[in-house]
Amino acid sequence: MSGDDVDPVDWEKARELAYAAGREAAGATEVVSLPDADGRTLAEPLRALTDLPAFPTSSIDGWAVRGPQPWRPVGRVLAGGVAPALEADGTCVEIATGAMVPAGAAALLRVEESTRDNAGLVSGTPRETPEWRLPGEEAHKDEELLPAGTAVDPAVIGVAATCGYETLTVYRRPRAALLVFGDELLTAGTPGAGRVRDSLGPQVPGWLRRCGATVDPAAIAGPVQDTFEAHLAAVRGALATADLVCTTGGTMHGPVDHLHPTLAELNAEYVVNTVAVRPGFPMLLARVPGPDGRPRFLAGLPGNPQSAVIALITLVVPLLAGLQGRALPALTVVEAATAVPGRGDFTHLALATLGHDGRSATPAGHVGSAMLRGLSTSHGFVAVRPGTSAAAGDLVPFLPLPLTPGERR
Ligand SMILES: Nc1nc2c(c(=O)[nH]1)N[C@H]1C(S)=C(S)[C@@H](COP(=O)(O)OP(=O)(O)OC[C@H]3O[C@@H](n4cnc5c(N)ncnc54)[C@H](O)[C@@H]3O)O[C@H]1N2
Ligand code: MOO
Repeated sequence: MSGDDVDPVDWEKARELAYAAGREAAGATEVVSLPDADGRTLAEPLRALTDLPAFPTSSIDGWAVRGPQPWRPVGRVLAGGVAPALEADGTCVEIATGAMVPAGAAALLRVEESTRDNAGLVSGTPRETPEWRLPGEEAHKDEELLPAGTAVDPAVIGVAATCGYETLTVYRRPRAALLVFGDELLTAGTPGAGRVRDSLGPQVPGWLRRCGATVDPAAIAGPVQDTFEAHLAAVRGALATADLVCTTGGTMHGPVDHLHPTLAELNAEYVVNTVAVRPGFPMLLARVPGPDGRPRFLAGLPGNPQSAVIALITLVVPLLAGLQGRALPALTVVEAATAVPGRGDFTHLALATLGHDGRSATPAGHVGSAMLRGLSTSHGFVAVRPGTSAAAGDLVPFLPLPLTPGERR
């Protein structure tokens, strides 16, 4: 296998290939408690286990009445209790919000809309609209409420609890590892004298975690020495436990770029080998047979820091979505606030900030592929497709960074 002289894959095609590779390798599931399911993905549809509500439920504090008024109170039912049936006309029971409506009740009367006479008899006019919820009003037993592939968030956990689940079957979180290549990299101190700070080791794990992967601190290594032997040993070691190994740097064919020879040695198969996108062109995704037969993945992120992030959102975000049984994150459409040039046969990913309504994108400054300054204030990338350019006011596809709500106002 050689990385030389390959045709770069169209950028949108690359996203689809990465996603399909993840989907194909998805499947490992586990059963977790409801609180632990936050952030995971449903591996099975969520179905109602009973009718919801499961019993006729009072929505008010007041009286459950039978027959014509006045009504003689014969008991009381609180939430959590089961009332005996109202057997006789002219009787009522005091009822609390959330309590089960007794059989035989014809109407519910709000306490503040009722009166009691000296003998304790209750009178009043029940409202026309029913004051209780009928079984099955929210869902019928066995009805599918959410499909497999749904991202589990606090509201989903709430619905599952309402249904009566204690656990959920979810996709296992993909385990990711990170190997940073580059002898020129410093892990502490200020840059100078030919050395730069490693800006990917500290940031890539955060992006991976935002995409649902776990990254054990012990699975982050580097700078790995710029020799073929060191690369091979590091990648082999990382693949022993990780579903996805991300590497940074060394994707080209310079004198100390050992990634492609390492992949060849491991019998890896390219899913994507270079992408027709600027920046980020030398990115790659490879499938490596695991010792247990399950495929593992290696994402080669280019060394230029912004290019590495572009490779992450182009290949790694779709791959992780596929591995977790989720949908491929969709591009949105925004209006370009100013012109964005094209890049010939390549897709141009231009860093941009979104307006407050999320509808328009303004290209950012400091966007060189070696820079991160523009990235640190942008919301994502405008995609200018091959052979096109965008004029101010044009509608253009937009790929958001996998930020958590509240990050970047
Ligand atoms: N002859 C050619 N040379 C280059 C081409 C080309 O087409 N022909 N493409 C350039 C492009 S585009 C990119 S992107 C880089 C990608 O190369 P590598 O993935 O092999 O990356 P390196 O050479 O290892 O590093 C490139 C650059 O990035 C800096 N770097 C690397 N890792 C980090 C890190 N963790 N933190 C901060 N900075 C990092 C590194 O010092 C280099 O300056 O190739 C171009 N060359
Ligand atoms: O494409 Mo490189 O990835 O421009 O920086």
